[in-house]
Amino acid sequence: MTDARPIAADEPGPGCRKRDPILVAKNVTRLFGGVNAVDVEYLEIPRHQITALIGPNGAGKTTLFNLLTGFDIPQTGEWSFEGHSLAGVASYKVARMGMVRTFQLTKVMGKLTVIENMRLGATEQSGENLFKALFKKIWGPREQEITEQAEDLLVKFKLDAKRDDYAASLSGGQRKLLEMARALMVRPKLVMLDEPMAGVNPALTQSLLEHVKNLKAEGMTVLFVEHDMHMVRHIADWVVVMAEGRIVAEGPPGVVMKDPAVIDAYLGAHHDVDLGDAEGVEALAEELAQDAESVVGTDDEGVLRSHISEHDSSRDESREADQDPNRKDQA
Ligand SMILES: Nc1ncnc2c1ncn2[C@@H]1O[C@H](COP(=O)(O)OP(=O)(O)OP(=O)(O)O)[C@@H](O)[C@H]1O
Repeated sequence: MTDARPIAADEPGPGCRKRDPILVAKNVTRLFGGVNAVDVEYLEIPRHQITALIGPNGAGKTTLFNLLTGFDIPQTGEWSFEGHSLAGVASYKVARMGMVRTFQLTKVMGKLTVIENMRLGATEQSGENLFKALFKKIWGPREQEITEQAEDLLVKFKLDAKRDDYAASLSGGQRKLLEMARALMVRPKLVMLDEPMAGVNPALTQSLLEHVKNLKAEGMTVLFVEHDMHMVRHIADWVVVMAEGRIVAEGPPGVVMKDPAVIDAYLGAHHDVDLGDAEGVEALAEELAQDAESVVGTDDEGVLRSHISEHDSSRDESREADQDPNRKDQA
């Protein structure tokens, strides 16, 4: 499904109107103590497109995901999906309406098998009961249909060979795939992925990218949070940038990632660096390390280090996760 028409209905920029929005948020705020974690004046997510939500650590991306999907409650604001208001709607009902999400740390159930996790996806998100979900005799006629749908998805995500393995035995990357596959059990219209690449072994990176692109090819809308700028540049049609709770930039990836205000939000200083170019960012780090006035290489280096090391550390983490399949925080 290729649509070459512009995504924005007016000039691209923070809060700009889209030609065909699927999700609209207005004045959504969330305070933690004195910290304004989210302060989004206006945001529209374009239908049938892949939108990346980026921003430095602590910008409010995950909190915004939590608010929009009913996992947290804002102090103010209204937001709607397909024209239906979602304020006060429970997370499982949001999923039933066709808006699903995955988590930074996967929430697959380690002590259930892969197929049980999938079947649970159909019920958990539709508000049915866990007991019924696991005991098919009681569950009745829909069981067969759900199992077939789950098995089709497992084949698509190349997890069919793991069908009867405990989810705890999967690698970090496979758990990400399982979580994504499980989210699709409700046949969603909007899929929200929180850091799909974090903790994923490089061997699975390409496969994950393809799966995200396939979601769009199958008619779904994707909104994902990601620190991996290569992924953003590679697959996003539209990029929204958050910093300190606000939307500070929006536009096509090629434009946004060269925007000095965006680079400033990440690096804390104006530099002529393209955030989609890891070599450029690394070269900048080296240049700054030689500079006596620079904080790079000290405890105060802040966002630059987090941006550069994000990718490396997530890879290290994934290697660990892949070597230690029973790691608790992934289960
Ligand atoms: N439950 C909470 N209690 C208190 N403060 C919170 C809570 N959740 C988030 N925050 C704060 O809200 C701000 C936004 O956090 P959030 O996790 O949404 O950022 P993020 O952009 O997703 O960051 P990252 O990229 O590191 O995941 C941060 O200052 C964070 O410390």
